[in-house]
Amino acid sequence: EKSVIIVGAGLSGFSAAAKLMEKGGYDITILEAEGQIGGRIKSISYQDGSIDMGAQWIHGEVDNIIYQTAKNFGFGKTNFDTIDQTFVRSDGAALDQNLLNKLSKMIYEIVEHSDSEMRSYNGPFGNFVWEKFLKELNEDEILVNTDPKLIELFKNHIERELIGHHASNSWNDVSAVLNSNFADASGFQHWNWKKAGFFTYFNYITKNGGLNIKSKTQLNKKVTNIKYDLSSPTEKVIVRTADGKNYSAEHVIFTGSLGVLKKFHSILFIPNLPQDKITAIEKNAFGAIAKVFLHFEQPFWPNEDFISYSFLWNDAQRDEAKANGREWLFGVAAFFIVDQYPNLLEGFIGGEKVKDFENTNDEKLIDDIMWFFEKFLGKTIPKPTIAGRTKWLTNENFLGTYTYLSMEAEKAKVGPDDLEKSLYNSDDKPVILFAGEATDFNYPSFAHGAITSGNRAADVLIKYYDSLN
Ligand SMILES: Cc1cc2nc3c(=O)[nH]c(=O)nc-3n(C[C@H](O)[C@H](O)[C@H](O)COP(=O)(O)OP(=O)(O)OC[C@H]3O[C@@H](n4cnc5c(N)ncnc54)[C@H](O)[C@@H]3O)c2cc1C
Repeated sequence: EKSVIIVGAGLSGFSAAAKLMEKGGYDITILEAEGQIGGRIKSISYQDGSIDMGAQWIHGEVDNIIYQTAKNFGFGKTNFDTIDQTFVRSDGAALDQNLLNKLSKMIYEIVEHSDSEMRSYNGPFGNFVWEKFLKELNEDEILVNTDPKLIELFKNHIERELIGHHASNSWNDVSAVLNSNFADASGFQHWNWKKAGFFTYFNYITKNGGLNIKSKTQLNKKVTNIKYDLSSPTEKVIVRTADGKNYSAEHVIFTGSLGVLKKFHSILFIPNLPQDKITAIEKNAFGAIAKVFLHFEQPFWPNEDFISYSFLWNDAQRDEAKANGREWLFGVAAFFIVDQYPNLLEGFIGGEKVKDFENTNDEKLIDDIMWFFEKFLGKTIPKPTIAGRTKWLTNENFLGTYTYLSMEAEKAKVGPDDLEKSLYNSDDKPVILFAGEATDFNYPSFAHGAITSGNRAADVLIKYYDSLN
């Protein structure tokens, strides 16, 4: 049997393991730093089901491996909608909802249908979107008269929202050109697993446990270094874990996040990785978003048609929040309802404020949230309990949430393919392989990208051994 160590028990690691186990002839060991499998798929229990701390939606249908293969595993459409929102302002002032929803619609039309224009745009995504938006606004006989102050507040909101989608710190960190090259899988963008949670997909990968990948997995095994020798055709790779144990194998598939690679590559790999790989690690971008799920005994939001609150900040409340150490609230993109749970609101936080959010303790978090809603709604809301909150950025096994297509990567001419490249020994044998969402050629950042990256790493090994026969 050919020995393979897979570092990481997330979607990519499990997908690679499944493919190799189905092929047969591989001795697989999965080493996982956390105390559970799943990685950035983390469905925690809530009421009679679960909520997702990591991936939540299946984005797209055509060419989405999850949509295409796991239809029988019970996912369905959600009402999630980024356009039909309820806008509120920090001084509680009334807003023209129709107007603001029109502006949102214009922005999303631009974001979703400008690939060919973006491809030839020289500059960042944010500038592209805003320039095109202003041009369209000025060409519209009615919208051109919109109060410029409102446009300014709307700009701040929409940037926060798009930062949340990309997990960047600014919409101008994102490359327009790269963004247009990596299209979303087409079709409906917000399928989810309802109460079962995204973890359901692990049942699909393991064929409902029939493929016993769990038995190959060792938890709480943080890999501290990976020693390899590409000059030798026979030398095995030695993988050391934090508890001082050594494991050896002919091949290692590394699936830790790009955040982990950025911080630890120079300690993890002995010898250091080749310079082109290091450049790809440094120049490709990895960002963070955060979520908080709030349970309310009584919903306080308006009615059945309500989908989300979006927030326009005035200077006075901004200053007040600053003075009271509530700056993380500036990162709140929106609070959404969760279809299947009538008492739940889900908040999304993006950009630089994610770190402050993660470092705020539960008690203060609730206090800040109540202040926030009181300002924006002009009334006191009932005290919520926290049903779940994320800390992906400060967790050393992730150090963020997902990749984005950055200006830095555009300038350095690097992409997921540079992260993916395997290291071969003198006999052309793939020794160190890389998988994980950031390495996927077509759908970096997405759960379906993570899966296809794991499959691809397994294919590299399968093809190599096929070629020997
Ligand atoms: C908040 C959030 C929301 C998201 N929303 C969506 C969504 O709605 N739809 C979507 O398609 N995608 C979404 N994603 C992205 C999706 O979750 C990821 O693309 C996917 O889960 C990544 O899988 P992976 O196998 O590449 O990495 P991971 O899941 O990170 O797996 C890697 C594993 O390696 C382990 N590891 C790291 N370092 C070491 C080490 N030194 N030793 C041993 N083990 C180590 C980690 O603990 C982890 O378990 C979201 C992600 C987050 C965090």
